[in-house]
Amino acid sequence: MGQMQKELHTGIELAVALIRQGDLPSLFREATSQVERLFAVDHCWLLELEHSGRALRCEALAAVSSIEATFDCRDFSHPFAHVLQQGQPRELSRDAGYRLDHPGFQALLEASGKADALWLQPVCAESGKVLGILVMCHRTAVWPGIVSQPLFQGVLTLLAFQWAAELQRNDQVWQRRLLKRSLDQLHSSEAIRSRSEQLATTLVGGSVGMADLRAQVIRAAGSQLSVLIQGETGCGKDLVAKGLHQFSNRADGPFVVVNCAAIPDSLLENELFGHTKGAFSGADRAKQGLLAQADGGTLFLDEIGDMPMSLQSKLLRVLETRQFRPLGAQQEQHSDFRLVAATHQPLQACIRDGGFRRDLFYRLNQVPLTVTPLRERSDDLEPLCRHFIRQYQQREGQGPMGISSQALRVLAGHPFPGNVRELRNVVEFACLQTPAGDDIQPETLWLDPLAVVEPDRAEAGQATAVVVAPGVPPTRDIDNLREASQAFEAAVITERLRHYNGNRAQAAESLGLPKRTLAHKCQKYNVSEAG
Ligand SMILES: Nc1ncnc2c1ncn2[C@@H]1O[C@H](COP(=O)(O)OP(=O)(O)OP(=O)(O)O)[C@@H](O)[C@H]1O
Repeated sequence: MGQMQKELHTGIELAVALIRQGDLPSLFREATSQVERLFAVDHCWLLELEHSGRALRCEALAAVSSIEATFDCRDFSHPFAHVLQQGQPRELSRDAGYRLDHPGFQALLEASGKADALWLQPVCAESGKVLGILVMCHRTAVWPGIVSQPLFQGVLTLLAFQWAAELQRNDQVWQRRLLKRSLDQLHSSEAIRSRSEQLATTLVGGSVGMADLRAQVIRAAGSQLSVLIQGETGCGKDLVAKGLHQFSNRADGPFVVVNCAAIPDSLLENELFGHTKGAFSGADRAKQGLLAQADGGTLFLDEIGDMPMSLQSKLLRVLETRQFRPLGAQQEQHSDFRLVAATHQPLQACIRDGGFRRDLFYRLNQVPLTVTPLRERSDDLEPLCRHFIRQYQQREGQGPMGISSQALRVLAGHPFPGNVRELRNVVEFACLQTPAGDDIQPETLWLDPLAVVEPDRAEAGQATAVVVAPGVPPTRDIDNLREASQAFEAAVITERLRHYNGNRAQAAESLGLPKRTLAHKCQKYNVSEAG
């Protein structure tokens, strides 16, 4: 066999041997023994960068030494931290006085037969991600003759390729296990029921839809999957996100909220990723980003639909690896957070318009949760009103006792475009106007008259909800004409008194009523001068 043929044969043999290995430990064993044999090196080690990115670990060293063979990447008393930081190979020799005081490094030298010369070679995946370090030890410095050989470069490339593929396989297995664990947890229905009851004290509502949503929140909280909450503004998405955190096994960890719409695009990246000291002019201190702050807890990205495209791709990468690099940093950091995102925007439409990444949507939407608008769950109105009245009483020390059925009817006729937030404001304003111990009455309900007719429905040909005055149930919902007429009268009188600044004489005249009749009606409907 000629020399070239021999080399080719060796290369192929080597490649086949590396490809055959079915897991990382055997791949490392095969690669290090091949390097020792092919390049006549005394000893070769592989140090693996842990998933967290915080430490390098050498299993082969741990097996032959009593020492914990882990090297902290931030500890610069061993040379591996420098290699990781610079991303370049490094040569060391005993003469050049390499540091001997790190116990793990000492153990490695000891186990290498007190080598005089070392070559530290970072091993990187195709993506540039550092996987670990190949360490070659020898009596003398023979490195230029080795590392310049195409065969050495070939071994490195193949090793990195197999290594990265194995990590990816492990990640997929891990994801499948995670999914299975999450699904197993779904089955403990009793636990779900009692937790749902607890959640009902904050996520209030008596409708079937709300009970169903609470159960979904509890189930989702038991998994590590990403959750996307969709729903109109003010309908309770924030409360759902808090529930997901509170009932998860991360409840003791941080709950970090980022409102993507409230932070200018130019600052959002810095807020999320943080920066090192001196990363840009004016960065006189390092700043920890919100991704890092969420480590061990939940990251809630509110209004995710407003995130700029450039940041969406960076976020996608973080979600895939849980690794990120603060601005100006040499090394990636790891953060173990659970992601919850929310939006009031129809993301599917944003994807069609090119404003939102489809791949990110699928990453976020592992568990989709939808909060329906308040107008579609009228059974929630009464419990919500009583909840807000209770909150008012607790805060102010006094307040109304409850809410009359007439007032509830009035509320049922309002479409609440601002959803529960609008209802809370209406009830709180009514509390202020109602004497302590009384029930809230219709005339204290300050509803937005612009929202009275439901234009969307009207345009869609479903105009069954005609509301004749603020505070009066829509015609569709009237089942007691006398009560509806009284509510109408009360609404007209309230409005007219407001118009004449509480002057009953003028109001009565404008309505063609004797003053005494108006006074009587005001008393009957509990309408005050203030209107
Ligand atoms: N089911 C509910 N029970 C009790 N309070 C609720 C409920 N839903 C909403 N609220 C209250 O209504 C207000 C608005 O809710 P929240 O902030 O969760 O809505 P949102 O959907 O996140 O709004 P936005 O889209 O504006 O971010 C808050 O005061 C919240 O406490």
